Amino acid sequence: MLTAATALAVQEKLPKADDDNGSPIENKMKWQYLWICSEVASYRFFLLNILFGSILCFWMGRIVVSETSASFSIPSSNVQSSFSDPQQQPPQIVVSVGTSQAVSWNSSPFPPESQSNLQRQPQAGGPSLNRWISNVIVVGEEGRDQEASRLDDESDSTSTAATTTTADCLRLPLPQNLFVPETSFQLLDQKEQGLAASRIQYFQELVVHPVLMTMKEDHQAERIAIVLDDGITKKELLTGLVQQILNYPSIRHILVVDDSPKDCKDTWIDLSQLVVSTSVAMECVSKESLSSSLSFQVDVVFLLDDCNVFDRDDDDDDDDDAQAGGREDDLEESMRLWFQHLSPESGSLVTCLGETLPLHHPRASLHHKERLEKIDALEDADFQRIVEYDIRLAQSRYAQSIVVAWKNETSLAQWRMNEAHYVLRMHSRLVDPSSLSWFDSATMVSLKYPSKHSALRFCQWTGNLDLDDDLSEHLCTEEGHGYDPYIRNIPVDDLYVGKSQAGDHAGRGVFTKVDIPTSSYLALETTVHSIIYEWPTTELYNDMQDSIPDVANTKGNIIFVFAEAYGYAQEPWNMAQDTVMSHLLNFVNHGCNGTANTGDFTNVTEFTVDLDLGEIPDVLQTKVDIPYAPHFDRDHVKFDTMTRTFRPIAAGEEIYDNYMSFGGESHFQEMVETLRQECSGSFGMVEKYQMGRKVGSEIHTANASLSNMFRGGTDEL
Ligand SMILES: C[S@@+](CC[C@H](N)C(=O)[O-])C[C@H]1O[C@@H](n2cnc3c(N)ncnc32)[C@H](O)[C@@H]1O
Repeated sequence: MLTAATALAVQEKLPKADDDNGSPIENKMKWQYLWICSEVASYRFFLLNILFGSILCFWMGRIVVSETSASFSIPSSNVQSSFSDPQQQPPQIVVSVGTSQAVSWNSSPFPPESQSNLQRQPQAGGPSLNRWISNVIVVGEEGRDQEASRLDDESDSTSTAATTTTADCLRLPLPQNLFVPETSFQLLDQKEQGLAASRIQYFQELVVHPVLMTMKEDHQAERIAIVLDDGITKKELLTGLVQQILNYPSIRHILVVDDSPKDCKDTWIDLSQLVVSTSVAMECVSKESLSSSLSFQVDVVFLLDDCNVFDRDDDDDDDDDAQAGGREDDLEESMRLWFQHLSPESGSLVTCLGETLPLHHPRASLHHKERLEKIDALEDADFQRIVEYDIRLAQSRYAQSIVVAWKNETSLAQWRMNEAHYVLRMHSRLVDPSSLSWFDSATMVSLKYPSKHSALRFCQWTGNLDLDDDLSEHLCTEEGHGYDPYIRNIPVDDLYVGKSQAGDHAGRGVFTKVDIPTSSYLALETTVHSIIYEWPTTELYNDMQDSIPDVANTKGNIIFVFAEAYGYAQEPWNMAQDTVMSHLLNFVNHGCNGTANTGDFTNVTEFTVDLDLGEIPDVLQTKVDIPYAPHFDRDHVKFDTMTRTFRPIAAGEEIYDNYMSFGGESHFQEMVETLRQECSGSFGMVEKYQMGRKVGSEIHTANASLSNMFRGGTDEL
């Protein structure tokens, strides 16, 4: 089109065709001249376009990079950085590193928290999704070549495309498939190469995404550290890890930790082949230059120097076992070091635990001991929550265990959401979720709880130790293995609802038609259908009650009232969630003055418990406050939905529960104060609600002035 337009312009300057009055040869030459001119002109125009486009792109790129990197500190020596000249960070360059001077590292590769751009909110002028796509590109040579020809094609068809935006100039697709640099893989035949690449990609996806996708909403990962050992697959691993990590637009810094400055240089050259252009600071430091005195902070460290992605012979493991003793101190030191360099709110460490050997494997117990040593090291380093999951690499005999450890105790709740949450997270957080070949929300569901194998292994190990009662009783005794088939269940048909004998204002209560022995389950067949308001739902409605003044007058409020009046709070992952029974056990009242016969047995009552202590007694605690508790993690739903008697109950007697723990840890005091009132004869929440509805607005209003008994504000009941 452009050529035709230029030809027309030139044509206007030439004598018109009907002016042709020369010989046919002269006329033919005239037309040839015209087309040559037009070609030259269009070519010039085209070149000008390219020149103009390049200049514009260059300067726009400068702006983007200078905006996003304004707060980066200058990486110094011993650091291979993606910015070869730290003062001036040129945009859109093919990174060429490996030439930095060998001066000791005396400045932080990451800015201190205060001056960084790490508020984790998109900044004004910070990289947007489009800018991200345009500025963060990780492709291999193949990808680059393909892209170059695609760009060539585009510039042929639309000459102005290059001058519009940086995105247009530089948009490259995120890699759909793993690009494996030509290294050791060259030695493999084509089929093996394919298998190996796919296996590494599986590993990368299953290591990177679970932790990054479950970072807290307001603390998404910006700074990542990767530590690898010098195995044959290092380059492939690193390449793919970086690719997976760059799928998150929140990422600003990637720090690669290599064995030595020399390795760093080599690694960097490999990485630089892949990075065409980036607004992400990438740096490489040697292991030896890392120390706790350095002031840098990362959100996630992938400590993968102990991973065996390629199955080696068992013999190798025997060597490992022999060295196990010496490893302990190193392990602890390494965990402590990283703990210090992790950000307090979101900091997490991902590492490998080794193979998951069958429980009765000849080397199992030594192996388990080693694994638990690593977990102990994490606990000793003060990590608050630890989970473990197995990944199955094709052709490996056994699964590999991956461990995630969080600095903050509330982080685990993010790991335990429902599938819809995971899907949403993937779509809102990843630049291109479709680029993942293995990992998706359903995969995450399968990783949500630790494997039964890990719980059994843990108990097998702790069973041999002289542990305090809490651990062995709550985690590893028979109780912790699901509903016990040898415990009698009293079916719901043997129970009925009648007028409660707890007091004049206690409303309905539940009675038994039959004698019930101690330690029986009550109506298990109905309690398994409990309605669980998971923590995000509980958080949402608490927020609504805080932020919407009139929420109590909305119809939807009944959902909250239902949870508050009939539910009980649990905090298994340090976040409150409510459970409501879905059958007549809903109507079980509180046993005042220690008259409860089901639920939690306590020596203290609502009147004798010491509220000045300011904390919930251990026996009423609904969370297990130890960092690594695979057994409890697997069984919490059972604890949440089970009702058991702790006294014999005769036919015709009322069943009473112990409500003292129903407010959870956060509302323990409020709950006890409410019980004191109800056990002293005041109207309970349900009674007040019903009276309000029956007798009209006067009483409704009068009751509304009574104290707010439950959390979240239900004064109007
Ligand atoms: C889970 S419901 C129990 C069923 C309720 N009594 C009914 O009629 O629907 C909890 C409510 O029952 C009342 N309640 C429970 N135990 C009580 C007691 N010992 N004394 C007075 N009211 C009680 C309170 O109103 C409380 O909010």
